[in-house]
Amino acid sequence: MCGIWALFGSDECLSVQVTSAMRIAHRGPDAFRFENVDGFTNCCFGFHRLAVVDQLYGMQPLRIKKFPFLWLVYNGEIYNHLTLKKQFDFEPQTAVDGEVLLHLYDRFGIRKMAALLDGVFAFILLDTERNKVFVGRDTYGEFDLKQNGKVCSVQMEAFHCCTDEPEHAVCDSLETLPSGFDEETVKSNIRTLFENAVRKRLMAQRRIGCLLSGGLDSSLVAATLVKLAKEEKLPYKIQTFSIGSEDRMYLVSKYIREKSDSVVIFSGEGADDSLRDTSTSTRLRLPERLQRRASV
Ligand SMILES: NC(=O)C[C@H](N)C(=O)O
Repeated sequence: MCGIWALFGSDECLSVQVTSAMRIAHRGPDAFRFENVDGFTNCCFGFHRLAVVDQLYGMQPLRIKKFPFLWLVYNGEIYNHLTLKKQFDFEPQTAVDGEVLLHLYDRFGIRKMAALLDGVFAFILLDTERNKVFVGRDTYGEFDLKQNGKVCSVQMEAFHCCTDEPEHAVCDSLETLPSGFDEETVKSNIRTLFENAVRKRLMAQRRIGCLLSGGLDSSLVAATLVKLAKEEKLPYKIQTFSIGSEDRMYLVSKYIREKSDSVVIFSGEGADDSLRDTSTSTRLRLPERLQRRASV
């Protein structure tokens, strides 16, 4: 989780505006930066970082030599960044996951860029060559963006909606269902999607832990996580966290922050909603939704 903030063309003094960016400081404990966009009046980015990938060179606004006209702030993880870099032969200048957005945008434009991303994310991308600002988020809006009409004049685009299959979905190869209901194929497809959903989240370079309520969702996530962590030879044991009390999430996150070194926390949160929402999802689409909801 990071805090991202941007200001485009406000008349209010920058030092006043920047104080509003400090309200999201809790989202990024590792570092923060404010940067003016040179040559543009009152155009500024603010960023609070929780470093998950490439701690050294992943600071934002992300800018690279090859595209000096692009400025990017984003929150989240792009699970398929390595696959995309390889697939399109990009030459990355950092190891941070979000750099792939800059290469994809330059090569394919904003719509295809967004459609190719597999992850949970929200981003603000400024193109000073074309004088354009793009604000976007992942298909399911895992990481939302808020706009304050006073300071932000850009429109948020829905790049693709839940009923469109994003282009990266082809990466998970599943058995096709024969006509009629084949329970074994359905079960094995769910297992594949579920395991892949957990596996791709292991890209975090910080210590991973897991919330464990003892219910079905979090137990499944924890069991799969422990199994895959062994397979991937993560150099530490997975810590799990449970608590019974009111306002549970707050207490758990405070405890984790103060008493443990786990930084990236898995949970089964959202699985119920995904499974119950059968009105908008077909039976085949369900595992894919479940997959995304096994969230970091
Ligand atoms: N943490 C984030 O939201 C951004 C990026 N994935 C990083 O590791 O810095």
